[in-house]
Amino acid sequence: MTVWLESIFIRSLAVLSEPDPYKRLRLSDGGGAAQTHPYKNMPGILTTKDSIPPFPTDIPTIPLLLISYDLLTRPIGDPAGDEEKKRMFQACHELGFFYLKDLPVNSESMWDLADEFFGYSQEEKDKYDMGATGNYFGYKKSGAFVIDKKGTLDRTEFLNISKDQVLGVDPNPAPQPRVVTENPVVLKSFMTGCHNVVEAVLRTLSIHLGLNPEFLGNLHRIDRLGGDQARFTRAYPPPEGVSPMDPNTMAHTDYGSVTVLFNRLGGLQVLTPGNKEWLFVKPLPGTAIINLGDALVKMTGSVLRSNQHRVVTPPAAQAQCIRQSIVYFSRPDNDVRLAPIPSPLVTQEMKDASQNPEDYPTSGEWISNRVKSRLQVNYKGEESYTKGLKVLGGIIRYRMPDATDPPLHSLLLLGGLSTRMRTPKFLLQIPPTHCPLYAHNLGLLRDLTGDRTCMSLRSTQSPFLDLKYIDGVDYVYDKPEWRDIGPAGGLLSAHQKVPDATWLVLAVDFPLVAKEALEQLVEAHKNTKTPVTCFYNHEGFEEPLFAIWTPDALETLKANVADGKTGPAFTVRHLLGRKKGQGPTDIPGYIQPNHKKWLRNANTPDEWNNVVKELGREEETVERRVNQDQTLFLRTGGSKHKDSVSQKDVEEGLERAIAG
Ligand SMILES: O=C(O)CCC(=O)C(=O)O
Ligand SMILES: [Fe+2]
Repeated sequence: MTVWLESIFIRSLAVLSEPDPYKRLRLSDGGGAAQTHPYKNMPGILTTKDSIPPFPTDIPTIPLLLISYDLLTRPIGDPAGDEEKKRMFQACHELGFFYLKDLPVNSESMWDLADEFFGYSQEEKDKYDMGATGNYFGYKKSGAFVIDKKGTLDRTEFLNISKDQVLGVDPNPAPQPRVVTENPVVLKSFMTGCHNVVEAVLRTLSIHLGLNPEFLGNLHRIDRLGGDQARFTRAYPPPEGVSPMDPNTMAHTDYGSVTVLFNRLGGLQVLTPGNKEWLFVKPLPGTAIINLGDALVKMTGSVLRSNQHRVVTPPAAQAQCIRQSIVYFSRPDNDVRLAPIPSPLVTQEMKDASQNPEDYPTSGEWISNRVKSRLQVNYKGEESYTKGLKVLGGIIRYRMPDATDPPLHSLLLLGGLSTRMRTPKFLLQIPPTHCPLYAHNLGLLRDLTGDRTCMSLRSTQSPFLDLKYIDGVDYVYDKPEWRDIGPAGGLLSAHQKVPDATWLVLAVDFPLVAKEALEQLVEAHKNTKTPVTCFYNHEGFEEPLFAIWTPDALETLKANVADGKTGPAFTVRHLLGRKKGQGPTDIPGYIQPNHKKWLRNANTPDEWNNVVKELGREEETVERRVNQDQTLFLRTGGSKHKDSVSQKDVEEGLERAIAG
């Protein structure tokens, strides 16, 4: 072993065997690192505004939008201001992170307060420990949080200072460290400045969510009890054996609404939504980094995004520095329930969610639970950690409705011969209106797609249709080349008729389908942008005949049909990349219906009777229906008494019926 290797080896051993992490850090300091900070025995370099080593120019960073507070706060109608608001909303929808300049906040003195606080003895700081009950104000020492399911400890200490404490809103103030009691002016100025930023952001969001401009701001009142807080954070360079890319803080989304973050050193990383790469956020002097938290995600059904981020050792020359940050976290007032807000953009899924406010946690409960789940003292192994850690943001994401989306067409498939039902399904009468099933489903489609509504049928079916139901509805017969391939023939014939159209396809035999089902599908399609968007049933099977098919998807279907793969389900799986044996959950394009009944099929008289019962009209059975109206029954000479009829019987029956 060379002398060089040996000395490193011996030093590492000494480092690793030292139980105190702070001493370990000092040992690992190698004796060479500058100790320019005023506090004794502290590893790493304490920087000031003017002594920050440069952020490297050769590493990839995330190109956040730079938004101007001045422009943002111009009155509605000011062209530059309106444009800035639009850019900010887009950033909040797509990433949930942006830079903000022209700030109305003085953060300079806060860095000095942070230096002062972290310079206190450990014993002094521990007096203000935030405890384990879900309280989120006070001091958290390094290692009090668990950052992954294995139980790894975090490496950041912080002090959270309550807005309500500083501004005198809290009727029961808690004891505070000297740095807080002695600096009310600095803290008040910082907090009110940051709250102004939060209000400007919330106002812009409210406007773009189609709400009263003050809607969200009214849920975040500076004079109401809430979880708003200023935070000083500090992390030391990593001890030996810890890689600079091992996070100091866990990958997380913020809990609250709007976070105003001041960084001088690098280290903050954001997980990019598309390619899931961690990219550094480069600190820009004179700006704050603004990011959204989960409360806004919950209240908007993910129209707004809270993106995952984490903190690692600052890059390159900054790695030896003590990393501090100054933050202001805003949350909805404690008594606000995190229920969907009445914005037209809030997704249908959220609108279908419970209307009872009691079903949603209050902001206060939500934050408290999230904090508890992160504490090391509450860590009970991998499984419970993962369960307790319901990270909401950054997972679900919806695309905004796009004004340039071409209008949707819809196609009702009247279906083939319903041999097992003994009467054509499309003619079954649906209580309570007793209109035939095709008319009922056509009505739902027409409400959605107007004169872009079409039926796929056979010529033998048309005489049974009642003009009053189909007036103005287009129709398409299967092209000869696709006549015998089942429903794919209907889809391809419609595609050939209007090649540019995206079709919402619905088979006639979903008797319990509702308007909300179509809306859920449309909304999902707008957001996933997959070539086909398809419900799956409770057994996990796709329903390709209750789906949205784009022209591209129909071209693929055409090619597959030419290849002998005539089942539309095959093409759906092919297009959405569903492998054999794989469940549909989490595959974009596969949609679980909000109500199971929407996908109920009826293939036999018994199944139909059950549907009828479900609709509350027990007497409206198939037998009665059949006996009542012989023109709708397949007059097959005695087949009434059989359990089933052959395909030939049905064809003949239909022909006889048409003939008179
Ligand atoms: O220190 C930073 O740059 C970010 C800290 C952070 O993400 C947080 O405290 O939530
Ligand atoms: Fe954060």
